[in-house]
Amino acid sequence: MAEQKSLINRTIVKQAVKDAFVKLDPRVMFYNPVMFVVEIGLFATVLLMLVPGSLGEMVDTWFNISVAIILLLTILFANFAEAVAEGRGKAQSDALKQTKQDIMANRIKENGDIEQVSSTSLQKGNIVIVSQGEMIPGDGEVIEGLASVDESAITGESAPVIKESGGDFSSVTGGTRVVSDKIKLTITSNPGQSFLDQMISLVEGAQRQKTPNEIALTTVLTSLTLIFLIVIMTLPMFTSLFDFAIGIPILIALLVCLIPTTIGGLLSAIGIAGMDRVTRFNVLAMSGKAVEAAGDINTMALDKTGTITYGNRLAAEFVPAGGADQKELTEIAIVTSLYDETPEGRSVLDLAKEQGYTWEGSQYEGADIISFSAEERMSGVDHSGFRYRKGSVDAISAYVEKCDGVVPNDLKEKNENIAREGGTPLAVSIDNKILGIIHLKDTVKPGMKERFDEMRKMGIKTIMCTGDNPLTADSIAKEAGVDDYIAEAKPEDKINEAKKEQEQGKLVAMTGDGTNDAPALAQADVGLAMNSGTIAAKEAGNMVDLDSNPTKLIEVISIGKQLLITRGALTTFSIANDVAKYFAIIPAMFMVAIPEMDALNIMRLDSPVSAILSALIYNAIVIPLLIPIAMKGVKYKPFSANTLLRKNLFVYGMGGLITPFIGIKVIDLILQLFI
Ligand SMILES: Nc1ncnc2c1ncn2[C@@H]1O[C@H](COP(=O)(O)OP(=O)(O)OP(=O)(O)O)[C@@H](O)[C@H]1O
Ligand SMILES: [K+]
Ligand SMILES: [Mg+2]
Repeated sequence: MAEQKSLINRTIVKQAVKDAFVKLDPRVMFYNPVMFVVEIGLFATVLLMLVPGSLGEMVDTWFNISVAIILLLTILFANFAEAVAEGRGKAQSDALKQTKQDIMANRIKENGDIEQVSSTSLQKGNIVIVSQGEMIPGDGEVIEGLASVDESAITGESAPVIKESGGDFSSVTGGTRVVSDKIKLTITSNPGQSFLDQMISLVEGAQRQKTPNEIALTTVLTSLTLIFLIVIMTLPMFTSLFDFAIGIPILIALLVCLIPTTIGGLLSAIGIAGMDRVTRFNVLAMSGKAVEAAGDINTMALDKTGTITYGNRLAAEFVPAGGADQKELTEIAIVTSLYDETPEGRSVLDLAKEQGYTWEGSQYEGADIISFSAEERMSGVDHSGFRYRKGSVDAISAYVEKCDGVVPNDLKEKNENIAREGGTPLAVSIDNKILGIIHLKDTVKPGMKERFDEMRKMGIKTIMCTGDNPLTADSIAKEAGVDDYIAEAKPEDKINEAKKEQEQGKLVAMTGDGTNDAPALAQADVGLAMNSGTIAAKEAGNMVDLDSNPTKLIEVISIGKQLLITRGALTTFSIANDVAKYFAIIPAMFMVAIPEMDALNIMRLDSPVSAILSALIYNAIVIPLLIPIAMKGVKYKPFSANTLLRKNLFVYGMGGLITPFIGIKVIDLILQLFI
């Protein structure tokens, strides 16, 4: 699905033409009030065509038929726009459905035996084993082992990614393939509710609901339509004062010209196309509302490890402190990591092994395991009365002091040296004695600075929220170029940061990958979870980036802004158009009855009939002409919102005022050749 298909292709157009007719069903049209009024107008003119005189006085049959045809086309054009936008999603979903074939799964029974079952019968909580070359039968969380997984079926990225238990890289997606090694996983979704199922219904638009902005705009458009309806209905009373009558088809044509059909016809296409653009960037947005919110984001909070950095914080060095020697420190560090399932913990063992250390794991069997938690920032074991710990220097210092120990004098300096380089220092202790520090290194992903500069230009403040210490945070913040940071952040600090900004009336985006990011991802207006991250993070957010690239939010924000601008621009254009049409046709219409009106007939249209038909035809064809803009969106460049608004008001407002005069005049000239 990463492959970029052309905007509109022949299959989509063919299907859309069919759908345009299917959508004529009044039960469907009802949800688009502006176009529904046009459809009622169509029914009335058809009735007049079949039973002339049924709605009062007789009218010119040819004029009546022309109006009916143009009205039908107007509705079909609008339906076509929506169908084209939907069609692009359907094409994607077909590709996804192919991925979602029935796979055989190796399920582990309670007695430990392995049974072969169909992937469709897997339930939440089942445990399966997937080996090299096999497809992963469902969404799950790795509970044992490490494997490289080819996720190209959903991400389009061909390089395999490492999935392992513990840590923030533990979630796998059904339909992807294990390319090396073997993993055991717990299934995390019931049949029909998998990530792939969700993706399919998303791109198909099955879940599409109108966003709050769309509902608000629809209400405005409906009110406008009502106002014009009243104006048009009172028109006959007014004209009777001048002793001339206007036929029903003329009134209908007038009404359709004046109500905001352009934006009414394109509104839903704009929304669908916006969602579709997001999907094309490999981001799954669970709601259109989230995409719209992205367009107005003021603040972006980011997790550090795994988001700004690659997220493999690996042990690089053991640095003794307080008179301890290297060997002593390393041996205790090993014990603290024997049962630590996080990538950090495993990297400690790897480094020790590299340095020639060997150990007998069985020696510590039955130890009490203290698993790492973001809350405590510590991990380790209790064994034979000894308490082995490693963790953030802060947490370990506090822990040791609580046990009446003292923090060595040289710890601070060594800690600062590592932190200033952007490394993460982990203090190692046994009981109340600190032996030194493990230096964990991570790398900032390339290109961050430029991307954050871009955000600044968009007027967005970036805040890094990390569980790491302030010095490390400061160093990474400088390297990555974020505006601000909060360090030693616990999960509740991350969520509070989001709340704090929201209380100031700001819209907040958050990106993260860890379980500790989940609360903040849920709180934020836009929560972009990394696909590489944990299930909890993915469920909490309202968007998932399949490529696990946090700066993707820039694209999402651009698309969101583009969506809002496109809708604004076409609304401006549509309403300006209607105003202009008013001045084009009213004088022409009254010309016959009130010769003085001739002075106002600046367009010198041929006749009242041709004036009205020209306006109506213009009104219809402007819809398909604007489909490309609705689909592609108005170009967005990082300007301030005010500059953009002014520019757009000018371009689309003035454009909307001027084009009808030209368009209607041209059509009028052409019509003269025929009538
Ligand atoms: N396996 C571990 N054992 C002990 N302490 C750890 C371990 N992993 C991390 N820590 C310590 O806990 C702190 C918080 O880690 P955590 O992964 O929760 O950070 P975070 O809040 O996700 O922030 P970020 O991901 O931005 O660094 C780390 O800075 C480190 O000092
Ligand atoms: K109109
Ligand atoms: Mg994290």
